[in-house]
Order: sequence, then C-alpha cells, then structure tokens
Amino acid sequence: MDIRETLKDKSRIIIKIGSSSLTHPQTGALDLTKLEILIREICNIKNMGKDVILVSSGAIAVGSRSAGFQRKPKKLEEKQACAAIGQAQLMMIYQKLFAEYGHMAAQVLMTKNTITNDESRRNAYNTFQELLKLDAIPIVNENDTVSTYEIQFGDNDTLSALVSSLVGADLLILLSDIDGLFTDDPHRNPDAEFIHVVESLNEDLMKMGKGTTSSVGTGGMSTKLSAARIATSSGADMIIANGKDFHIIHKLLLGENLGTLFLGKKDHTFSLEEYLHSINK
Ligand SMILES: Nc1ncnc2c1ncn2[C@@H]1O[C@H](COP(=O)(O)OP(=O)(O)O)[C@@H](O)[C@H]1O
Ligand SMILES: N[C@@H](CCC(=O)OP(=O)(O)O)C(=O)O
Repeated sequence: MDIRETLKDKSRIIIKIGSSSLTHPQTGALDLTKLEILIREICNIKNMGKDVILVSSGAIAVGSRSAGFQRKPKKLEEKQACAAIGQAQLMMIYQKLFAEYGHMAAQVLMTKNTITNDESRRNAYNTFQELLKLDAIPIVNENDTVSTYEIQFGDNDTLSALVSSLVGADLLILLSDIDGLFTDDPHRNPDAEFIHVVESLNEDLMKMGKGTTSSVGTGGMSTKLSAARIATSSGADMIIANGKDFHIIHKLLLGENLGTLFLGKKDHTFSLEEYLHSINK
C-alpha cells in the first residue's frame, strides 16, 4: 500500500500555521480569504469525526501591523505588546469564522513552563482531552505576552510537536511558505532539491534545515526538523507543506503526493520526560 494512503485514516490531527501563511506578504495584514478556507477545511475534518488542534502563529505579525510597526519589532517588550494586540485580533476572527460553521474555537496559550512543570503539563493534558471531548477546536499559541524567554527561544514548530506528543496525535501538519524540505534553503541555493519522504531523520538531514529569511517567520527549517524529530519519535507522521493555498489540507488527508512526509516511528522512542530533562540541563 502507498504510504500516503495511510493518511486517510488519521484521527487526531495537529495543524500548525506559520505567520507567513496567515498574512499578506506586501502589507503583513491578515489574509481573510485564506483564513475562510482554513476554517472550512478544519470544520470539514471535524465533520468527518476527527479531532483537530490548530497551532496558530501570527500574534506578533498581526499585532505589529495594527500598532503601526513597519517591520517585525526587535525589542522584547515591543514583541510582547504586539503579541497581546495580535492574539486578541486573531482569536476574534477564529471565533467568528468557526461559529459560522457551527464549531467552537478554544484558546490555549502555553509557555515552556506548561510543558516542563509536571502539574501544569497534566493540567494542559486534561484540558486538551476535555476540549476534544466537547468537540471544540483548541487554538494554541505561545503565551508570548508574559513569557520572556519564549519569544527569544520559543517557536511554534517545536510547540506543535510537543502538543502532538502530549495529546497522542497521529499526524502533525506544518504549513509554511515553502513546499517542504529541500536539501538546502532554495531561497539562497537554486540547486537545492526537493525531498518527498523522510523515513529516518539522520544528522545529515538535520543539517539541511537553515534559518529563515522571511520578514515575519521565526524558526525557518531548522525548527521544523527539530519538530519532526519530536513528532516522529512519539509515533506521529509529520508533513511540511505549502500553506499558500489551504485547500492543501484535504488533499494531504486524501493521500496526494504533496509536501515532505516524515514517517512516524513505530517503536515510539520519544519520551516527553527525557526531552524535558535534556532541555532543562
Ligand atoms: N532546507 C530547507 N528547505 C526548505 N526551506 C528552508 C530550508 N532551510 C531554510 N529554509 C527556509 O525556511 C523558511 C520557512 O520557515 P519560516 O520562515 O520560519 O516560515 P513559517 O512562518 O511558516 O514558520 C523557508 O522560506 C526557507 O527560506
Ligand atoms: N508565537 C509567535 C510566533 C512564533 C513562531 O514560531 O512563528 P512562525 O515561525 O511564523 O511559525 C506569534 O504568534 O507571533
């Protein structure tokens, strides 16, 4: 059987959208046409009886545009203020659009502490389980406004993989401004070649992921590959695909050969506890 065929059977799906996929490149303002499509795609997955969690970036990009910044703010307190403005705007739009299709959006803001502290992690786990039981669509972002080092070191690629591991998702989809993983950053190296499937993430592959040149993105490909390591070793498949047209979501779930597919490990080698121990050392 084609490995992509198995994507039809996924039942707990995390979708991560990067800032660059939510905003107009010329102005940085939200692309409302694209958002309408995103919400329809997600509601349709819910209507199939599957669980969906959306990890949405964009708070700083949207807030900084509203606050009149010409480019991504550099100072920490500026980013935090912009995140506060932008997150509220994003949630207002998500609430409205999901409600139009009869679905409930729920905001979950997390910090690194939510994952590293045993009690907070258990709380977060219980909340996710309950939200999914209630058929709500959790919309996750880092709590950028209050968590200083999150903004400096944090990125939603890693966060989405940790959420994927926490809730036992079977598929993580990262939608970005690029078709998937190339052998090198194609914006800098025109000879870079596209990689369709990654069966095992070795060190050579990890080195292919470079940072970002985008004016709104944060992690680039390197954080997406770290996310792939976490997600696949907790048993989930992961796809990096282009978020320029969100119709790609149902195409991926029908098994179309789009994006880079990272195959989940069958032996579930990832331990959230061990990972937390390693980042706290
Ligand atoms: N090996 C690679 N393959 C593909 N893209 C790469 C690679 N290395 C670095 N990149 C860069 O990563 C960018 C995507 O990351 P980013 O800008 O953070 O987007 P997002 O906001 O979607 O998270 C691409 O536009 C590309 O320039
Ligand atoms: N939490 C931040 C985004 C962090 C992040 O990883 O951004 P991106 O590289 O656009 O996915 C925000 O909402 O602005």
